[in-house]
Amino acid sequence: MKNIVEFKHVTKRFKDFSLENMNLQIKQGCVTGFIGANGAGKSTTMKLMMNLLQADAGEISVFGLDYASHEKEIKERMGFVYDRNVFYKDLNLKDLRRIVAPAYKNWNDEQFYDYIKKFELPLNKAIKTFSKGMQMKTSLVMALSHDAEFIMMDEPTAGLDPVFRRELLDILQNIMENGKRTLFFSTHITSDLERIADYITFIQKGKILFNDSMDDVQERYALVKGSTDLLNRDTEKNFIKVDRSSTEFQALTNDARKVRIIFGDQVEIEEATLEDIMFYAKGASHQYV
Ligand SMILES: Nc1ncnc2c1ncn2[C@@H]1O[C@H](COP(=O)(O)OP(=O)(O)OP(=O)(O)O)[C@@H](O)[C@H]1O
Repeated sequence: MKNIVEFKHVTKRFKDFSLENMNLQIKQGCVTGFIGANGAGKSTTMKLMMNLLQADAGEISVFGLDYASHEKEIKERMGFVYDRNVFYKDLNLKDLRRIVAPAYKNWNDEQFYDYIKKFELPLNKAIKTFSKGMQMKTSLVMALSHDAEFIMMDEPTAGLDPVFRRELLDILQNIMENGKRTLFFSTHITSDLERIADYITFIQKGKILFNDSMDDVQERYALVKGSTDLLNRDTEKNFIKVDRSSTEFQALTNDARKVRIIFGDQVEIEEATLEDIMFYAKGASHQYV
């Protein structure tokens, strides 16, 4: 599988925060969800990916090209979906099309009108009057109409009602169907990712903790419950973090297979959700990857 985006040893330093030596690959044709706590570095990573920020060190390539010599081509082939009106305030969709279309070689009017119809968006109404969901759809229409191969979204489902959220996830799944398109989006709503993501990238304090397929994550991570008698310095090494009461413990492991071998049926093993993983990883006593 080809990588659409590749970060090699990328470093970006701010006064109180840094991404250090980041290596990251985003797989072509897949939906990758980008998760991490507030301030973990998701937006910074995405801005680097769009060349809105420049790295202090390392290499970033998109479609195998670097920004220094291929910025126009990269931007032509990617779309960033905003959840708010970044377009001039009094414009309607017809005006927006008139302004944006000439900027793209691949602009496809038929596609534009098809999606407007499909998303039930009004052509003649000022975009500033659109609801958040409609603005999200507008942004998505613009990306799809220039046939963006790589679509990036910063928290696209935040603040949307559950019905529209599900509708948007269906739309995203549908636009993936031809296998050529790649989708990368950050979110705090991890259940959305359990629904549609093929890969998960998890960032914590500026470091990528994992960038694995959803199947892999679900296979490796598990919640383990048992009696505290089972814990000692050696057995605890199998856990990322352990919560204990006087008699029982609950812990997260990233090696469910090994835990099964070690503890057998002395413990209960349950599937860990992405939320469990984020919660336990936050309190981890050691760097575990
Ligand atoms: N231009 C900047 N100058 C200085 N510090 C910055 C700048 N941009 C971001 N930061 C800092 O970098 C850290 C990471 O911010 P970032 O916006 O990437 O996090 P995030 O994971 O997207 O968070 P959230 O989920 O809250 O949106 C924060 O501590 C933020 O204050």
